[in-house]
Amino acid sequence: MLVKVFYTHAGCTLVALNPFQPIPDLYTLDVMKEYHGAPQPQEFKPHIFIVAEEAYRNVQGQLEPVNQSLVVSGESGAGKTWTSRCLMKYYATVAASSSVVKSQDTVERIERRVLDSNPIMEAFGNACTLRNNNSSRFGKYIQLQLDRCQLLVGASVQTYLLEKSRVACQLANERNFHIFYQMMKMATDEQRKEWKMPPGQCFVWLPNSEKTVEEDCFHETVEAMVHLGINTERQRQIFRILAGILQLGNVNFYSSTDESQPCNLDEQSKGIGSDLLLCVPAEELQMCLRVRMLKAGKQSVLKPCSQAECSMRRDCLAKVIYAQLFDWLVTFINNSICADKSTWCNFIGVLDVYGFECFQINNLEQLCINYANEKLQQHFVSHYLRAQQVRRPSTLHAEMLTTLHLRVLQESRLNRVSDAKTLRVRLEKELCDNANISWDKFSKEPHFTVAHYAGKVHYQIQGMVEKNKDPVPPELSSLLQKSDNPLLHQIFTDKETENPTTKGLSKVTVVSKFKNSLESLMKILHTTTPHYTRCIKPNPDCFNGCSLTTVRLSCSWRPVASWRLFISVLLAFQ
Ligand SMILES: Nc1ncnc2c1ncn2[C@@H]1O[C@H](COP(=O)(O)OP(=O)(O)OP(=O)(O)O)[C@@H](O)[C@H]1O
Repeated sequence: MLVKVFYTHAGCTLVALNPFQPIPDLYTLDVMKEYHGAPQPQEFKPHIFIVAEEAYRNVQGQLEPVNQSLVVSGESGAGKTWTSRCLMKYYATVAASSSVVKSQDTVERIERRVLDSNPIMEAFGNACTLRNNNSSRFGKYIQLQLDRCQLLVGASVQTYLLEKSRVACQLANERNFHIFYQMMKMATDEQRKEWKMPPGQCFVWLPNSEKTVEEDCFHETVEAMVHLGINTERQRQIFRILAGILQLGNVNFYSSTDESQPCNLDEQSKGIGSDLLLCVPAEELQMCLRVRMLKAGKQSVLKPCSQAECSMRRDCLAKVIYAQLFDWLVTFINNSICADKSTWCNFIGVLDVYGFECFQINNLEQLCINYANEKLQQHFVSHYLRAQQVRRPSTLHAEMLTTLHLRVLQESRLNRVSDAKTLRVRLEKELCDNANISWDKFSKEPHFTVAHYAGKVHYQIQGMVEKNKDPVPPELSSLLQKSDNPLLHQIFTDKETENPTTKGLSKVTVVSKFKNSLESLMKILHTTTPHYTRCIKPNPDCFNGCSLTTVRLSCSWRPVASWRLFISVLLAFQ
C-alpha cells in the first residue's frame, strides 16, 4: 500500500505539501489530542501539529523569548491559509480547557470568535485567481493571546496591503472578492430588491460569476458576522455599500461633443441606484465623477474630466470605499476578539503573507510584496545560521549607509513631477553600482529587473509613482462624508480626523505605510522564537495525486543578495 506523506522536516523548517484534497483523519480532534498529549511529539510523524505544540510548550516553559511566531510561507496556492487555519484550530482546541474556573461559555465564545474572524476576512479579502480559487489578497499576522495558564483569551489581527485594485479590475479568468459573488448568488428576494440586484442582472465588475467555488457561502459569512457582534442593521449597511460599489461598475461615460461640458451618462447609468445605495445625493455623485475641482490659491475652478478620467474617478471611488470598509471590519474584529492587556501575558503569532510574486507585468504591489518576502527570507537565513552556530556576515553598516544615503537624496525628490523614462534614468544613476538590479536601456517600456533570492523579476516603472501616491480626489471624500449610510459616514469622517492634511507632516503613501507596518512586524518577529513552515504546491494545476514520497524537493535556500537594494528602490517612491 502506498503511504502518502504530506509533511517532512528540512533543518529547522517543516515542509508541508499541499495534497489538494481533504485527507481523512489528518487533522481530527483525536490527532490534535495525540500530539498535544505526547511526552515527545517530535518523535511522532512530521505534522503541522508538532510545530504548533512545540511553540505552545515553549510558552509553557517560559524560556526567553517566550512569545512565539509561526511563519508560514510558500507561493500562491501552496496552502498557507489552510495551514494558518489549522494552527488556529489547534490552539482553539488545546488552549481551551473545560477545567478552567471561568465560565465555559466565555471560553467557548472567544475561541469561536477567533475562528469566526477567518470566514469574514476571507470573504472580503480573498478571491479566485488563476493560481488559487481562494487566494488571500492581503497579508495577515494574527497574535493569539494566552493568559498565565496558557489559555487562549483573545487575539488580534494585523493586515497588510489589501489588493484593492481588484474591486474595479480583474485579470481575465480571475474574479472579484468572494463577498460580491456570495451576495449575488445567495440573496433572498427581499435582499435583491433592497440591493437593486434583480435576478440575472450582469455586473461588469463580477466576471466569471458562473464559476462555482467552495467559498461562495454567504450564510457562513453572515453567521460569523453575527458571532462577532455585527448586528443586523450594521450588516444591512455593509451590504448596501457593497451593492452600491457593484452598481458603480456599470456606470458608463460618453465624451460630450462640447469639450467644455462634462461627459454624458447614458440613461441606464443614471438610474442605476448607486446614489441610493451609497446614500449620497445623485446629482453630487454624478458631478464628482465627471468634474474635478482645481484649487488656484483661494479660488477653486471646476474642470470637466475626460472620459478616461471619469472612469478613473469611478474606480477610485469604489476602491477607496472597499479598502476603508475592509479596514473598518478588521478594526471591528479586533475590538471583538482582542483581550484586555491585563488578562494576557504571552502570545503565539501566525504569519500568513503573500508569497513571492512574478507576473508578466509587475508594479509597485509586487515590489512591496517581494520586498517583504526578501525581509522574511533574510530573517529565516539569519535564524538558520544562528541555529547552525554559524557567524552571520555583518551587513548592517553598509545597509545603514545605503539607506541613509538614499533617503537624503530622496528628500529632495518629494513632489517632483517625472515621467517613467526620467525616473528610470534617475534610479539607474543612483543604483548603478548595485549588482542585483539591471536596466534595459533600449526597452520601449521603462523597467528595471531585480535578481531576487527566488528569481528575476521585471518591474514596470510606468504608473509606480502614481500608485504610490494613491490620490483620492477630495471631492470624493467629502461626498462620502455626507452619506446618510451611518457606516459610510462614520468611516470617512473618522478617516478625515485620523489623517489631517496638515501641511509639513510627511505624507502617507502606499510604500511608507507598508514599510512602517513591515518594520513593526519585523521588530515583533525579532523578539519572538520563530518556527518556519514552508508550504509547497506540487504542481501548478492543483492536481491532487502527489505526496512527499513522489515529489523531489529542492531545499536549497539561496541567500538573500538583493534585499538592501529594495530599500533603495522603495525609498525612491516614498
Ligand atoms: N493540508 C491541506 N489539506 C487539504 N487541502 C489543502 C491543504 N492545504 C491546502 N489545501 C487546498 O489548497 C487550496 C489552496 O490553499 P491556500 O488557500 O491555503 O493557499 P495559499 O498559500 O494561502 O495561497 P494564496 O497565497 O493564494 O492565498 C485550499 O483552498 C485547499 O483546497
